[in-house]
Amino acid sequence: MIDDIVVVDRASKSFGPKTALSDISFRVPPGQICGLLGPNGAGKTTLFRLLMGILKATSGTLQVAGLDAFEERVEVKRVIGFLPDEPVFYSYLSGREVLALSAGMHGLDVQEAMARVETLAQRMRLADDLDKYAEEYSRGMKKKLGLLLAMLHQPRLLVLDEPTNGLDVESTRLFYDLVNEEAAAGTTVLFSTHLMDHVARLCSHAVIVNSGRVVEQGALADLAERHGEPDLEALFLKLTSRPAKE
Ligand SMILES: Nc1ncnc2c1ncn2[C@@H]1O[C@H](COP(=O)(O)OP(=O)(O)OP(=O)(O)O)[C@@H](O)[C@H]1O
Repeated sequence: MIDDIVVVDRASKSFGPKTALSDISFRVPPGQICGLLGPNGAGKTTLFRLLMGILKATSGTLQVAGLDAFEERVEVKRVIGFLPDEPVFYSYLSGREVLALSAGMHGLDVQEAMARVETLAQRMRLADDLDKYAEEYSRGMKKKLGLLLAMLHQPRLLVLDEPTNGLDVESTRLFYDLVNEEAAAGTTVLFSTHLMDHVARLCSHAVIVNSGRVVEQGALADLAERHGEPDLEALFLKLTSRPAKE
């Protein structure tokens, strides 16, 4: 359908002789929380970088809100809020300055955006640290700042690469509350994780990738059952396990 927020159609990406993604297709409709699952090296980060227009597909197409992810990458960045797996910040800026700079770059009313983000920072227990240099943040604090940056311009699509990696138990809970609220308000969420129980808790749909290919996708409610497996973890292991090399 034309109004799906994410439309990936037969996309492949190679780095020299290495094929990272091979002929993958899937769609994410508006308001859906979709989990992208796959073992290490499956191609999840590569897919996110293609969606952000950081990389160009070797073949096939990726569209975000009807825009070509690579050709229209400037416009695409207005639609997507992206949280990388390892967010990196300017060493000489505080968390607050990082956010204000980004608000300016997005052409937002900086005061208004900062007031909105302050509320989010308080919820994520980062407000007291916003005046410290972002480079001195712990891994979890960097992830929280990255999340605030991703949400700053109120994007239609949140693309989150292992968002709870490094978050403590309380922050993880707060993060999921936030994502649920965003989705209820119409934001589409595509996120990768290795935590099957989190997928089961948060997502309605999942796409499973293995060795650069989509091996299964669909509504969580019937994915495992379709394969005669008791739960998502059992299905994931069945679809992605590789025999150990001698
Ligand atoms: N710039 C690059 N040059 C060469 N190979 C790359 C490059 N980026 C990724 N790859 C390869 O592409 C494959 C997919 O990597 P990718 O980072 O997308 O996996 P991932 O699913 O995000 O893994 P993880 O769960 O470990 O983060 C891997 O084999 C990786 O080595």
